[in-house]
Amino acid sequence: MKQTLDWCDRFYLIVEPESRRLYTLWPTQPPSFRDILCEYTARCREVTNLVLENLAKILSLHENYFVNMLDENAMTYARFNYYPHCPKPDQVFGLKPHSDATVITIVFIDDTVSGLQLQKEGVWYNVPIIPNALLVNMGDAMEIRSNGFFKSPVHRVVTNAEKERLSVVMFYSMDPEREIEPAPELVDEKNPRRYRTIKTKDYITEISKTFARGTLAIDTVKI
Ligand SMILES: O=C(O)CCC(=O)C(=O)O
Ligand SMILES: [Fe+2]
Repeated sequence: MKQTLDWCDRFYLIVEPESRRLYTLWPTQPPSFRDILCEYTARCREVTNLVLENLAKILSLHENYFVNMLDENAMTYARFNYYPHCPKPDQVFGLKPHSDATVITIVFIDDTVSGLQLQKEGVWYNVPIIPNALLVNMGDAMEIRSNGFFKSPVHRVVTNAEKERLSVVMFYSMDPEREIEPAPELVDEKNPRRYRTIKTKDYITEISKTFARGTLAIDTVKI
């Protein structure tokens, strides 16, 4: 299949569960990298749990309803995105339009160079630069679990002719063997089920296929 690659170098590490960390693959420079990433992982986990607890409350679900999607086999990936400056910014994306397969994603965006855009009702909006702010995005697993109440936003990164850009993204993903489906509590006659059941690992395969094709994985599970 013909596909246009993105103007981006990416590097990711599994950070949770802790037993899955392969420290031998972690960069040794700068020497503080390992401790900082471990601490960042622990802090982001607090943010994630807080956000998930409050999202459950909005839907009158038990506080741990969404937190429980991330059990002891759930995978958290830390992804480091590097977008070099690009001589032909009108011809290539830093990252093609997509939504994340995750339950939730926490993005630490570059505090000097913009590039991330979100799509709402067909219009693209720049995500503003707010130094030290974290961007919390819902992922497709949350859209499915909430039966469409929460939407996983389509987003992309545009390239920049002059400046390079960096981001660090924490992807909170379910146990690959677990199935995702709408919460039965959110399905009734007025709100029919909007997504079919799918195993997390099959959904992730779907994401890779649709990303290359330029379509959206979530559309393949809509009823
Ligand atoms: O670089 C960014 O700001 C966002 C990256 C992103 O959307 C992703 O890695 O899935
Ligand atoms: Fe993304």
